[in-house]
Amino acid sequence: MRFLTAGESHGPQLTAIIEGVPAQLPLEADAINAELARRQGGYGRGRRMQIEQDRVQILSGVRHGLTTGAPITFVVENKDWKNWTKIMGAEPITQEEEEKMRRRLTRPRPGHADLNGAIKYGHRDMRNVLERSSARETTVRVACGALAKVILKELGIEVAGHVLEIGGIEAKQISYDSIDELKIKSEQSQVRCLDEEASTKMMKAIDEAKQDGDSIGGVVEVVVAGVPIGLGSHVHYDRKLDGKLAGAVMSINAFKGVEIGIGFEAARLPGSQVHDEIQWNEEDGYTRKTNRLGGFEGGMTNGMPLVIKGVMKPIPTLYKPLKSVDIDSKEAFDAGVERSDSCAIPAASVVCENVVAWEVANAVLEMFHSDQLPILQDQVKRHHQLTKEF
Ligand SMILES: Cc1cc2nc3c(=O)[nH]c(=O)nc-3n(C[C@H](O)[C@H](O)[C@H](O)COP(=O)(O)O)c2cc1C
Ligand SMILES: C=C(O[C@@H]1CC(C(=O)O)=C[C@@H](OP(=O)(O)O)[C@H]1O)C(=O)O
Repeated sequence: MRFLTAGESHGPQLTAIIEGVPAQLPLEADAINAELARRQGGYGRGRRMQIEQDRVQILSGVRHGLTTGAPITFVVENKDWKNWTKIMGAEPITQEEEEKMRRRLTRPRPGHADLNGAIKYGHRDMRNVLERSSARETTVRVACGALAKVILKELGIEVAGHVLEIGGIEAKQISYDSIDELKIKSEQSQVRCLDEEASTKMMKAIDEAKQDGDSIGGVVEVVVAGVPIGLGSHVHYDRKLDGKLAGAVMSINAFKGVEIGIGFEAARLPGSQVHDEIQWNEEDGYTRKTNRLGGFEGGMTNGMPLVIKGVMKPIPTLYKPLKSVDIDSKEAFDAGVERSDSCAIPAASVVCENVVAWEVANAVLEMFHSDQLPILQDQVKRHHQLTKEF
């Protein structure tokens, strides 16, 4: 599968066109909307989320609730668009209005795409950069991930995520027996954290940062269960699934680090405490006694749950701005301030889940039949059986 997204943060809509989705897949807008609603939530989101109520329109590739195999089009309207038609250039604007709205952005925010994008594309108004670099784009990326989750669910593969850390406060009491429990428990916390005590502290830290005009970062974790053995491949660098996943997670706005399994901790431990011992029984086939390597060996899945962590830096727009330079006068100024989230880690955990789901679904469709769901389901089932007996 592949997809393209288009659309500005304050334009009329966001669009995704997805190609290569198997036919005969039951697909309803509700499944996509549920993920979109999750992405909008979480403690620390800004006022924009009170304006938007993201809903997908499925405009092609589905008839009578089933995919046809043709490209699928998703559209999500920006409710905020009606407030931005003049600034976005869709309606004439008077000189007076232009000055009042401070239409041209000339003071780049450190940590955002403003200055690099303006230099690269020759924009004297950095709004032309901001509009597309905004994480509003993750709305349709999540919609694509939600579609991937629908495919995975049909194959018995489940994806869930949660928050491990915000502003230096780490979740300590993390316990769940199944992926369903992980899903339920993370939804119970406003910061999607399984440790109740840490959740409270995290919310306090978000409030404090907001009061100080500052922002804080964090760590999210995504788990994928029910994965067939052998997704990805060891035979060529660009077929290694852990590599693809790392790239995909790193491409999420503001993500600065990725770990698979114990990740960086592996540098500090001896091999005997890093590698997972192999075992076999009739019911489960080959499994590992531990899962420190997060379900990957040789760029391929080993059948254990995939465990992927992502680090998100603090949001760059600061209400107490850092110093910057005005690109007109070249004088030192405070960076521009835009309406902003104060912390988007909980929302980013949902984005991360969906980005991971997309990569895993794609790896499944590369390995097995991808034209129609019933054959795909048969093949995956047979593969599970064969690997058990191998
Ligand atoms: C869900 C989500 C919401 C975000 N909200 C904001 C925001 O309100 N303000 C902001 O400055 N950055 C926000 N960001 C981060 C910026 O989009 C990001 O830092 C920017 O695109 C620059 O890219 P980079 O940080 O990856 O270099 C958000 C990121 C995510 C994932
Ligand atoms: C709109 C979304 O996130 C936005 C991401 C974002 C940024 O700079 O990345 C800036 C803010 O948008 P606005 O400038 O309209 O207040 C966020 O709310 C969204 O996630 O749907």
